[in-house]
Amino acid sequence: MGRSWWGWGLDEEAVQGQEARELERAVRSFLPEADLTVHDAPAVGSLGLARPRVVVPESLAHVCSVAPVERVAHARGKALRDVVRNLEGVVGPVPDVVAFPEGEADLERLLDWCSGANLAVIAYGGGSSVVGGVEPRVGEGFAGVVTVDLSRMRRVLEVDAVSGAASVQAGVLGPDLEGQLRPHGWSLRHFPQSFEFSSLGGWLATRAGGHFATGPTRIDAMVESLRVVTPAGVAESARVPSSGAGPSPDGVFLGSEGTLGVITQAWMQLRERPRWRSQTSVVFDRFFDGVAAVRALARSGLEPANCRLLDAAEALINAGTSVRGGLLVVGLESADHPQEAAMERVVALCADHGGRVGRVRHSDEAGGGGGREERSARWRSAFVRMPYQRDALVRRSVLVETFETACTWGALEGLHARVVAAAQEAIGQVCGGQGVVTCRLTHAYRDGAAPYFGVYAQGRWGSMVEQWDEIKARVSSAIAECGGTITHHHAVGRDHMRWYAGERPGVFAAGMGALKREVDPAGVLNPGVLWPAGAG
Ligand SMILES: Cc1cc2nc3c(=O)[nH]c(=O)nc-3n(C[C@H](O)[C@H](O)[C@H](O)COP(=O)(O)OP(=O)(O)OC[C@H]3O[C@@H](n4cnc5c(N)ncnc54)[C@H](O)[C@@H]3O)c2cc1C
Repeated sequence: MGRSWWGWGLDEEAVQGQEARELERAVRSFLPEADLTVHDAPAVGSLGLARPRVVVPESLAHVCSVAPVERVAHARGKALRDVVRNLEGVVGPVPDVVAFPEGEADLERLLDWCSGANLAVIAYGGGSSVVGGVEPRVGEGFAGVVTVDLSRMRRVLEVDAVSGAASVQAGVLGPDLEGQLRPHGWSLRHFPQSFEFSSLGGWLATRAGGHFATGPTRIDAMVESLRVVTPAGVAESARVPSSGAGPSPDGVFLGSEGTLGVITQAWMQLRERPRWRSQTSVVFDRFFDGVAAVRALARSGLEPANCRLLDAAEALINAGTSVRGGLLVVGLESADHPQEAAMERVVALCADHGGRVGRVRHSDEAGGGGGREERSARWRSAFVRMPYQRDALVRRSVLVETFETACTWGALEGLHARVVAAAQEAIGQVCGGQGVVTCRLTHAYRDGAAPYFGVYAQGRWGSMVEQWDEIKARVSSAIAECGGTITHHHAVGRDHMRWYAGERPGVFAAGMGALKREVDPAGVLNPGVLWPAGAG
């Protein structure tokens, strides 16, 4: 038992028993003819892995593994197409070596070895990439691939309680980080859905979006300074709360997805644990009335921590609630003051847009320890179970996957209509029409929002990757044509390269390419991500 090599999380947390039966019942309600035969993951020993193509130097042997289970477990991320290929026993590119550096000295030696021996290097945090970011599809030109797993670099090194910041090693996973900060009375309060099995370094390298639906939610907003080991040397930015000194060095490395260096440490701004919370839900007869209410909330200055608008299908599937247009879940939190007055304002704004507000709940966690409510709510919540349930559905040949974007408020209605139509048309063609497309707004800004779409469709075991790739290609093109970004928070990786290349300005791409050649002269860092494999 332990981490699943083929899917999300821990083997012992996999969906079974009553939860599995309920899931199957739910699927039958919208895919009545689905064949829900359960497919088991093959044993690693039966996969027939090729032998590693490289020999690890003796000086690095103590931090390197060539064990088959490590190599396959690090070969893919956690998207639908990763899980399906693992379950089918389809072996693709696999790292030759998985390295676990204990510190920067090991890392520097690893980068020297790989640069000198023409080995591609893939930085690996929690491996929760959903865009092929950790998959060694690096092209033909390399003698091998070394995946560098940062999990042994996982300590909070220093807490500056006066400034409210901490220096943290990049390999720490979410729960471990919060556990180390708790005795100091602080929290990073960055909770992506992948929180349990994703790392600080991964969040920084992909510019992850956290759970705050409004206000500063992207990890970028919480960074004071970064320390990055590159093949050309170490880059460490000045630790200041804000600076106007030229372009930001952190801006270059944030979102660099392992292509410019390995992020080893960061000074991160911390937050007090919230003490006062208020929450409610609001029902709308029309989805776009809910959209208008979210827009008003995003501009109100109230900065609700939670402000998720689910369309009717999403509300039914993921919240078990039947509504005509939309269900808005709103939550306010503060470490500083009660939220009753702010919630009254939320209620008024929602009512202005035709929302029917449900029961309002206020809570006061005296002492501000953040323990009770977080402990009870977080781990067993539907939000956290969702990836396990996704895997359970995939094992039963259900195509379950999400995609997301962000666009201006002005573009939202047109984009929504076009993307949903593109998804439904694709489902019609590749899944025989058996499927549902859902939408929720996950993040809202003064000028726009991040719509997050879900697809639940009838898959065909053996063809599910091709089915999904066809749907994904069509919706990605529709997003690009309607003024959306190819990703709001799932990163570029290898799978979004085609659309990312069209989105970034050519002059910017050329300038970044020059920087890449400077910091990674051998071109070994995550080839195929942000730049096509082989671009030098
Ligand atoms: C179920 C599920 C839910 C998700 N929910 C969210 C969400 O709410 N918000 C969100 O933003 N994303 C989400 N994601 C996507 C994913 O979790 C994020 O991209 C996350 O930031 C990746 O972190 P990681 O540590 O797992 O990185 P990995 O998957 O290990 O790596 C991702 C990329 O970052 C690079 N990288 C990793 N560590 C470093 C480092 N130290 N230095 C340099 N490069 C590095 C890798 O080479 C790779 O290109 C979700 C994914 C899943 C499967």
